[in-house]
Amino acid sequence: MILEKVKALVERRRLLTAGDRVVVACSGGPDSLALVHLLHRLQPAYGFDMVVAHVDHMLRGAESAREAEFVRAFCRRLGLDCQVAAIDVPGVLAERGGSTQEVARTLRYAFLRRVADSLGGAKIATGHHRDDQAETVLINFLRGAGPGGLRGMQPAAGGIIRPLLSVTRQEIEDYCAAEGLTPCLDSSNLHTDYLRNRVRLELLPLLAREYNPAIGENLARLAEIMADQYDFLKQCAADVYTRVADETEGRLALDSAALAALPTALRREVLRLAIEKKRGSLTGISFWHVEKLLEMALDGKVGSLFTLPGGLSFVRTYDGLATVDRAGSARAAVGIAPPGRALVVPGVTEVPELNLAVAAALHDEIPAATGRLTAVFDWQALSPPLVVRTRVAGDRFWPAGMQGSKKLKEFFIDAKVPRSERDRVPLICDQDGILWVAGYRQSARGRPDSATRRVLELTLIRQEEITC
Ligand SMILES: Nc1ncnc2c1ncn2[C@@H]1O[C@H](COP(=O)(O)OP(=O)(O)OP(=O)(O)O)[C@@H](O)[C@H]1O
Repeated sequence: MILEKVKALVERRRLLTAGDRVVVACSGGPDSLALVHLLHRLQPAYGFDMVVAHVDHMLRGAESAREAEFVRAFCRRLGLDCQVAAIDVPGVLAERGGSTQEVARTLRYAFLRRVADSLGGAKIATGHHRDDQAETVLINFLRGAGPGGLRGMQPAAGGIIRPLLSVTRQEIEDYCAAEGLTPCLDSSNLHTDYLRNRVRLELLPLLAREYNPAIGENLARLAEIMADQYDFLKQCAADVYTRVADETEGRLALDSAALAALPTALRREVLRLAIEKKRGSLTGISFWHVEKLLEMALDGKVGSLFTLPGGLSFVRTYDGLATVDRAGSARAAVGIAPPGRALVVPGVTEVPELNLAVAAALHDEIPAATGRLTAVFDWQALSPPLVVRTRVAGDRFWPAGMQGSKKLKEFFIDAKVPRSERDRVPLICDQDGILWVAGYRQSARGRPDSATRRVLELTLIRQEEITC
């Protein structure tokens, strides 16, 4: 029965195929003894190679050394290779501190990965079972996990396979008894932390006794359902990602309108994906961080800034969000980040960051054209205050004379503005966006026409002209 269950999971999740190499992690407890024994039985049918690996954490003196010897002898009887490492966990703890379980666990997995690597990228098999899964889901739930945490452990993830994940602790114990396997019982409890112990010994029995005897099964099923839904959502997020996000020159821009068009679950996942791509991982990113960014993308004030743990910052642009990474802030230091410097109208605003000044004058009629450094606007069609700033990722505008809006980056490319200059081009904006890429092109928006009664004339004055 247990063998059938293991086979079913192996096949359903394609855990093992012919030619695979597997490092079976064996503590000497019932779960891992059953795992070694069962995989050994499956080996001929599936055609994989297996090696057993055991870690003596040196935490219980002679007893743990005996355990290592026990695992060796067990493997010898089955004709299996066994690699044992004695790892000085107490020594590492004395030197670096930390929790015993965490340190033991990190060193244990490091050893298992070394063995797997030495076999040319073998899979690591562990003896996690259905009751471990139920505990994990419940613990994650208590800690406030979202769909990712409610998936519990995966049958196959990160180079680790868990062939016993659909088998209960009781079934494993029955199997050990039936096959005459005599586990070292201590080892199985060695790593159990305080919370897990309480969930195992108090909470789950209470829930089973007083609420639902099928709680373990239900939690394990929830994990499977959540895992499938999570995968689906991730796939959807990856599919729509390029509709929302645009990364160029190391800066990531997210488009608010495209984000708003998605269902909420997908908005969150797209944001998580963007953060993961930019930061390399989601460690330390909570539900709250994602919500905060989402709120900023949908309703935030232009120029507002939010920094995630680890230092990645997002600024609210006119169209959405843009990252301000280290390179970006270096650039912003030579330019002017949103919200920008307010223009005095009428009057002269000095802009020392760009070595220039902007002169603003109001007229009753359109003055004669005076060249590239001057632009005129219908003052009553604008949304003051006007500001001057430099570009951020995601900037768009509608160049006068063209059919529609365009990414500023593309405009710069088409207008052959050298890359080194782009962060120093003054952008004159009102609260609805860019009005003038000063010195290059005015926006189609805000231009005066025959109905205009008040005309704003802006003139760029280069620093040399101010000083001489
Ligand atoms: N000393 C050990 N040597 C080799 N493998 C081990 C050892 N201890 C545990 N394992 C492997 O890890 C599996 C899980 O063990 P356990 O539940 O005790 O670990 P844990 O500390 O909870 O950490 P995790 O569950 O993340 O592995 C076991 O079934 C076994 O495959």
